[in-house]
Amino acid sequence: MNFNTQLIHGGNSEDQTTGAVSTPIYRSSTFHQHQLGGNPKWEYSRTGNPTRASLEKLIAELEHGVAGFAFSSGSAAIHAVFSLYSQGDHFVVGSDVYGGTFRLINKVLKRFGFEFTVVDMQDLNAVENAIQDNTVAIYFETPTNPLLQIADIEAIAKIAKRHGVRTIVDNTFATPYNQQPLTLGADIVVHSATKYLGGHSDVVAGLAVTKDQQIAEQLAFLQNSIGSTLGPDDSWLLQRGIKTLGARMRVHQENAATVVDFLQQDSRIAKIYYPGLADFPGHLVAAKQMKNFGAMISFELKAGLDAKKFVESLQLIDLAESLGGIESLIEVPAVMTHGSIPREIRLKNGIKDELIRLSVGIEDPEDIIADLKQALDQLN
Ligand SMILES: Cc1ncc(COP(=O)(O)O)c(C=O)c1O
Ligand SMILES: N[C@@H](CCSC[C@H](N)C(=O)O)C(=O)O
Repeated sequence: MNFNTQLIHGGNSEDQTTGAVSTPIYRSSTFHQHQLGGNPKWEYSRTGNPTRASLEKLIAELEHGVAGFAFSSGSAAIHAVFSLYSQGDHFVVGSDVYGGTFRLINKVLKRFGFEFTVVDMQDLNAVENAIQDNTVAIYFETPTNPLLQIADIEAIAKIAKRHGVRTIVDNTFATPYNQQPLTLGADIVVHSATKYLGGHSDVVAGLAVTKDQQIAEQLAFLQNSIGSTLGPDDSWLLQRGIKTLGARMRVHQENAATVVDFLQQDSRIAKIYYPGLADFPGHLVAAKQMKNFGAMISFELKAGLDAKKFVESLQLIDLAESLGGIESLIEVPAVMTHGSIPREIRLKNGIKDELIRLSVGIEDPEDIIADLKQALDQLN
């Protein structure tokens, strides 16, 4: 089955009992057991739920893993994956990650004795040099939030294998439409499914997929033990969103390229971060490992222009945290999504106070551009 067909027909797309073509929502918290002490397929909805299972099967298929796991948020999925490890374990992590992931690492996991070395994932020598005797995994996003940096998944996974450590990739920005890290050598993929997978800014969810049977068994145990599972209604909503991922991504990405053209020609824009630009540092790696360049753009205004006034002047594009929904969303990472990272670390990692991040939606591109232009015009 090809990818777009799989989006629609993957998972348990037809209910075996009724033939319903849309997976039914099984709201039951528990399931009747026909005998005491048997091994029932369904026993309790935290442990397993048929609606969630359909979604989990689908994401495993899309990412080419052996099993998928659905959580109540992307952060919960990331937390469950880190829970595979123990006190004293060391991780190499990308320097540019979502602010909440930085917070989870620094304010939560470190308290449990996890150790981290932060590295620019674009520098393969730095990645290899950061590996220690107690390193268990390399964790990174590509493209990153918010700088759109690109890490070479295949090259990093090779380094990891050489040292006997695992590769964990946050595939939120790319989505499996653009890249499938497990096929490039990664061991585990995580998603904030709140973003492109859900696609309509109406569900908070997380997913994890692995291609390793042993990790899958451990994740199933952790998912049930920690209990941050996705409910059946949200599982259904997410699976419904995923069905149109391909159609949405095509428009998102076409619009993003059009918006970048506009920004490039506007004298009030100082710098654009977008992997589709030929002179963007990660462009060649992105072209190698991604089908297209995604629809996230970050940019800086020329010195002296007021980023706050600009984002507050927009009328169509929502000033809001999150990304990947059908509507265009804009934000200032230093104040919003990455506000939990101390300023000196943000600046060291390249996130300037005035950096603006735009998630290009699927509206008519002329309307997105007209809104950007009218807001820019107010700065002169
Ligand atoms: C790249 C990335 N990973 C993980 C997360 C966490 O996801 P969630 O908000 O669904 O917990 C986010 C955003 O929140 C994100 O942008
Ligand atoms: N205020 C939230 C931040 C949500 S950011 C959502 C998303 N990852 C994005 O990058 O837009 C928090 O503090 O967790």
